[in-house]
Amino acid sequence: MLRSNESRAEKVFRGTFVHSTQNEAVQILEDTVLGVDKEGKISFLGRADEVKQLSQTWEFQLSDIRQLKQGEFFMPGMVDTHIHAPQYSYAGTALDLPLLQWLNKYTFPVEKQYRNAKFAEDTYTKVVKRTLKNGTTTACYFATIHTDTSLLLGEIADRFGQRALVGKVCMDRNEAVIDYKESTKESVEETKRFIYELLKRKYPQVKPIITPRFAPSCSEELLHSLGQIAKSNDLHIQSHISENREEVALVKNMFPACSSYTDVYREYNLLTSKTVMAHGCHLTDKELEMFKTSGAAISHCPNSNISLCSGMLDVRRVLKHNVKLGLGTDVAGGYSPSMLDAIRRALDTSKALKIQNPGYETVSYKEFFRLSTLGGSQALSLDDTIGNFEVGKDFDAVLISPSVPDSPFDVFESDTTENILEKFLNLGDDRNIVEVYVAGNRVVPFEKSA
Ligand SMILES: Nc1nc2[nH]cnc2c(=O)[nH]1
Ligand SMILES: [Zn+2]
Repeated sequence: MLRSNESRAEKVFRGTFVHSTQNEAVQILEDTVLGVDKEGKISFLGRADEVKQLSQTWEFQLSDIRQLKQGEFFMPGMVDTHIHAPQYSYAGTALDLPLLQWLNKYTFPVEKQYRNAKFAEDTYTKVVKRTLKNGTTTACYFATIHTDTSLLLGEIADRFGQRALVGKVCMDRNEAVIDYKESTKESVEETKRFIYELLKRKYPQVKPIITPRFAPSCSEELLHSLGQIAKSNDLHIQSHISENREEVALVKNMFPACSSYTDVYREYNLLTSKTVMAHGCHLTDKELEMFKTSGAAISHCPNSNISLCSGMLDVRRVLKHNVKLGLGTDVAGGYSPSMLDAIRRALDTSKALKIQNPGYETVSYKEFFRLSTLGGSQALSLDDTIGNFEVGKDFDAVLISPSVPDSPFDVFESDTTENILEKFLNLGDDRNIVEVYVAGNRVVPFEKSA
């Protein structure tokens, strides 16, 4: 029987695929054939000894199959669940202060400048290209309070083919840098305009996310309005929570009627199954239970937690509470835009917790591989679309080659695929990331004109 064009595979790859499932942190599929349809979705995944049958079912020629080279493998694209696009201009500097002082001295004065479209275009182009080159197929971005350049960030992500949630930052309180804040009314109206304008552009992979900067930057009235906007439009929400102890004490002071930091967000309908909160280093068990009950997620940002001396998130404890969890770079509190760095710093943090408490059960590199891919997709409530190589999901993937001429690590004859994956995660970099795909489109290497 002839099948409709809909089922035809547009791209077919044969080789090794490495991904995570709910039951297996690392599943290695050797000599496997994967097809991608014209919508960019994975149409089939099969064993290579079934390839003839598959070629008939999915209407492709055996000569059209892209055969991966020895040692190469595909893994799912990485999901950066928390990154500040405007802060990329000073990533790698200004790490000598704790959070609240760091915000006042470095962050607000820089973010203020994003009213300027030229400045924004330059940084936003650089951060989108840098993260894509490093295998971030999905990024959950904070922009600034400026609506037009926040829209520009969405446009640039779309231009380069990155999947993104983009947030126009909301803040109507700022005592330190008084010209970097909005009035309550302006923040609410501009948020509505941002959502309307971004959705109107119908970018296939770029969507808005409601973004109160964090509780201390927002009045109760603003938090209330943002919760309502998110609810009536069924939108994603992002913010920061319990990053450092001074901030936790400040929130307790500013919101005395709420029983905890988490309770502030819950009170204003900002703790939902589409919420992702960055850090969470100092959350209590009771607060973690509120996350679990609401379906809200945590973005673990280990580089930032260490760089700003904020705290160490106990990932094992979060996982035991069954709270959704992803990894984030938190540029520029975190100095690296690479999710490989986030995996490494997360491993370091887990081991530091064991040094402090020898009975601690560390989190393995395989579990962090899962958190950087499938976990991130769950944290952003995008796991019906991305996160692994399940049939029906979009093909968001990175092709890893351990044997590029200038590879930062070496492979030996005795190395298994599992060894090569571990070496790549610990020692690899963007030189090993030879191709990047989002929704079936190859987005790295960049077009010559880009
Ligand atoms: N790391 C970090 N924490 C925050 N809390 C509020 N704003 C920020 C920010 O820009 N970076
Ligand atoms: Zn942040």
